[in-house]
Amino acid sequence: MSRIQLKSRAKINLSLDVLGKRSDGYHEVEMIMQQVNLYDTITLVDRRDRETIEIITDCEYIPKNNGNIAYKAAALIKETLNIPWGIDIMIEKHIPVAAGLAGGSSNAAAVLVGLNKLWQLKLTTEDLMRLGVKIGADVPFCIMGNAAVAEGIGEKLTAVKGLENIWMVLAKPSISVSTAEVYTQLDLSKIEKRPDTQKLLKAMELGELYTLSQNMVNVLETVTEKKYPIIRQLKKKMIEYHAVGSMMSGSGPTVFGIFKTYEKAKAAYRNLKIINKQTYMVQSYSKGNRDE
Ligand SMILES: C[C@@](CO)(OP(=O)(O)O)[C@H](O)COP(=O)(O)OP(=O)(O)OC[C@H]1O[C@@H](n2ccc(N)nc2=O)[C@H](O)[C@@H]1O
Ligand SMILES: Nc1ncnc2c1ncn2[C@@H]1O[C@H](COP(=O)(O)OP(=O)(O)O)[C@@H](O)[C@H]1O
Repeated sequence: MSRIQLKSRAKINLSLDVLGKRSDGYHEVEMIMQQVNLYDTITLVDRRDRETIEIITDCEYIPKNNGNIAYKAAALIKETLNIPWGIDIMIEKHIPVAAGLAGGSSNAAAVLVGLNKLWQLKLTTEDLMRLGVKIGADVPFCIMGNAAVAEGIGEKLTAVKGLENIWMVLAKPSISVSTAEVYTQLDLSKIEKRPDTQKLLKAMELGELYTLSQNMVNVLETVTEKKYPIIRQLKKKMIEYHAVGSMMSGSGPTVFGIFKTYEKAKAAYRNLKIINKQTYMVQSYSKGNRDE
C-alpha cells in the first residue's frame, strides 16, 4: 500500500461545562461530543525516497509547514517510533477553520490513524489517543469518533449512544475565534447556567430530541457571545426557522441548529445561507469506522 485516503470529520459539542482550571493552564471540562458528516479528505502518500513531511492543500487559511497540526501528528509518529520515511499529506478542506468544529484536531487524528495503517505500525486505538492528546485536547475524541462524554481536558472519553442521522444546520459567522483566548477570558465564578450531562445523555439514549435540544448548555458561550453578538442573532434565526434547539459549538463561533426533519433543515439552510456565507447542512454521524 502506498497511499490511503481518510474522511476527517468535524464535531459539535452538544454540551460544554468547565469545572476548573489546572496548574498547567488547561481547564477541566465535561462535554458531550458528537461527530457530524461534514469532513475534510486527507490523502497520505508514502514517500520512502526522502524523510520529509509535505503538506499539500489549496486552503489558504491553514499553514503549509510544521505549524500545520497534521504535520505535527506525522512528526510525532516519526519521532516516537523512529521512522525515517517521508510522507505527503494532502488536505482537501471543507470544515471551516477556527470554527469550534475541531477541523485541525480531526486532520491530526486522521493522520495518526492513517499512518498507523500505511506504515503497519500496529498501534492500538488507545496508543493513538495517548499520542493524540500531545497535539491537542480534542484529538483523542476525533480518533475515537461517533459520540462521547469527554472529561479531563477532553481526553478522558466514554463512548455514548450518539444521534443517528439527525439533520442539523451549521452557521459559521465570518469571525475567527482563538480557543486559548476564550478559555482565558472565562470567569469560572460567574457561570450561572451549567449543563445537566446525565439528563442530556438520557435524552440521547431515548432519542428525545426535544428534551436534548432544550437543555443544551455551553458555558463558553458567555465569553464568545458577549464579544460577538452575531452568535446570539444566528441562534435566534435558527429557532425562527424552526430548529428544536440551537447553540454555539466549542469555543465558537459556529452556531448549530437541530431539526426534526430534512425539510425544516433545508428551509433553514436556504434562508441562513443568504445572510451567512459559511452555512452547511449536515447530519450527525454515529456509526461505522472513521476511514470508511
Ligand atoms: C473548546 C473545545 C471543545 O471541544 O473545542 P474547539 O472550540 O477548539 O473546537 C476544546 O476544549 C478545545 O480543544 P483543542 O482545540 O484541541 O485545544 P488545544 O489545541 O489542546 O488547546 C488550545 C488552548 O485552549 C485552552 N484549553 C484547551 C482545552 C482545555 N480543556 N482547556 C484549555 O484551557 C488552552 O489554553 C490551550 O492552550
Ligand atoms: N490542518 C489544519 N486544519 C485547520 N486548522 C489548522 C490546521 N493546522 C493548523 N491549523 C490552525 O489551527 C487553528 C485552529 O483551527 P481549527 O482546528 O479549525 O479550529 P477549532 O479548534 O476552533 O475547531 C487555526 O488558527 C488554524 O490556522
